[in-house]
Amino acid sequence: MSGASARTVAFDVLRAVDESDAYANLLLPARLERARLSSADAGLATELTYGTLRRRGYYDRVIELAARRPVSRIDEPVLDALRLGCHQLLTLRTPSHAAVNESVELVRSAASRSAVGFANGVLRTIARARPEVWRQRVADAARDDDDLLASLHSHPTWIVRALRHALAAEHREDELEALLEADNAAPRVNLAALPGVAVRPEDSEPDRYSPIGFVWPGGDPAAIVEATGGAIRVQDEGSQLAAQILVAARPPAAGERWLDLCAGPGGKAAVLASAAAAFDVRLVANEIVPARLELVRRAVAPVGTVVELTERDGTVIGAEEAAGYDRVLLDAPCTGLGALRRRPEARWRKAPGDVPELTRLQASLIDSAVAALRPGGILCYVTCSPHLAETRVQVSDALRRHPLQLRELPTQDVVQSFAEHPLDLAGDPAQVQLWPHRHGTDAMFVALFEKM
Ligand SMILES: C[S@@+](CC[C@H](N)C(=O)[O-])C[C@H]1O[C@@H](n2cnc3c(N)ncnc32)[C@H](O)[C@@H]1O
Repeated sequence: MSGASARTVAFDVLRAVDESDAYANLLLPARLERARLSSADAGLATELTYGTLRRRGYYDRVIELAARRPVSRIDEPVLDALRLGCHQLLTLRTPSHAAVNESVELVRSAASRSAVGFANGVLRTIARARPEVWRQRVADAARDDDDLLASLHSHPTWIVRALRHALAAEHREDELEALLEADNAAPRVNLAALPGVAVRPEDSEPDRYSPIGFVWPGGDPAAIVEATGGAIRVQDEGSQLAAQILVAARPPAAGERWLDLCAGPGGKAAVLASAAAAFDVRLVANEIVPARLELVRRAVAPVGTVVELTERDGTVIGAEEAAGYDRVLLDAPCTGLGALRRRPEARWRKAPGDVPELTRLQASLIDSAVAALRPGGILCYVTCSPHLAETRVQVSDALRRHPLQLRELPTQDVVQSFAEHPLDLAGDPAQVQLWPHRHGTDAMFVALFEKM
C-alpha cells in the first residue's frame, strides 16, 4: 500500500469528524482495518489524522493568511484537505511536492474543479515559506496574549484561559506553554495489571508513579488485553492513581461497602474491584448509561464476583441508600479538559457554555455521595479536568454546603504514601492535581473527604 492510501483514510476520518460528529479514536481503527494498510501506513494514517485534528487551530490561521480569506469561507472538504496538507508541510516536513500533490488529489476527489486550483494555490503558497516563517506570521497576526497562545498551540482561547487559571492556582502560570504542547503530543499507551489477577510483564517499563502500571512499548496492545481476559487493561496512569488513592486513604477492613457512583466505562471500577477482592469488600459499580454499564461489566469481569452492578441516576442514590457505604468514588462527568491529548477533536467540540450544566450535575452528585456515606466514610471526588469550576471551586462549595459533614483529608500525603516515586505536586495539600506536562498523565484532579 502507498502513502496515498494512508492520506485517504485520514481524509475520510477528518470528513466524518466534521460532517457527522464522529469520534476519531473510534472510527479510525475500523477504517484502518477496512483499508488493510501495512503497519507503517497505518502509523502514518494515525499520525495524519490525530496530528491534523490536534493542530487544526494553528493550521486554520496559516490557511487564512495564505488564502487571504477566513476559513469560514472555505468549503469543509477543501479545508480538511488543506489542513492535512499543512500538517505534512509544517509539522511532518514531508517533501512539498508529495504533500501538495496528494492533498490536491483529495480535493479533486471531493470538490469542484475551481476548488482544485484554489487548493493548489494555497498549498504552494504555504510550501514556499519555511515552517518557522509561518509561525512568526501567525504570531504577528495575534490580537493579544491569549490569542497568541491559542493560535500557536492550537487550542480554543477559552480553554487557554481555563488552563492558565488552573496553573495560576498553583503559582505555575509559567508552565502554560508546556501544558498546551503536551496536549498536542500523542500520549504513550499505558496499561494497568490488576493486582491479584495479573502481573506486569517482566520486560516491561514500569510506570513512574503507579505501582500497578506500565508503559506499552508500541503497537496495538489488544493482544495482551485479550490474552489476559482484561486483567491487563489500557488505562492512563493518572486514572490508576485516582482509584488507588481511595483504596490507600485508610487500610480497608473486611466487610466494608464501597460505591463507584459514576463507573462507566469501568477503568477505576476494575482497580477498586481488585482491591475489594483482596480485602473482602463489597463494591457496587453504578452507571446511568446502559451501554457504558455493559463496559463496566466487562472491565470488572476478570476480578470475579465482588462487584454488584446497578444502572441508576447517581444523584438519587444518596436518598435511596442513605449512610449505606464506607467509601464512595465520585469520578464525575466533566468537560474532560484534562484529556485533550487523548481525544484529538474534543477541544473543538466543547464550549464554555458546557461548564455550568456540568458543575450543577457534579454538585448534585457530591450531595448524593455525601448522603450515601456512613459517618466516618470516605469520599473521593475525581475529575478528568483541571478547570477550577470543576475542581477547587467544586470542593470549596461542597465544604460550604456541608460544613458539619465534610472534612478534607491530606490527599497529597495519601498519593505520596504509595507512589513509586515522589510526585511534584503544588497547591492545597488536600487536593492532588496531576498534569500531562509534569507527570505524563491526564490532568486528573482528586480530593479526599471524610464524612463526620
Ligand atoms: C468520567 S466518567 C467515569 C469514568 C470511570 N470512572 C472510569 O474510570 O472508567 C463519568 C460517567 O458518569 C456517567 N454519568 C453521567 N451522569 C450520571 C448520573 N447522573 N448518574 C450516574 N452516572 C452518570 C457518565 O455516563 C460517565 O460514564
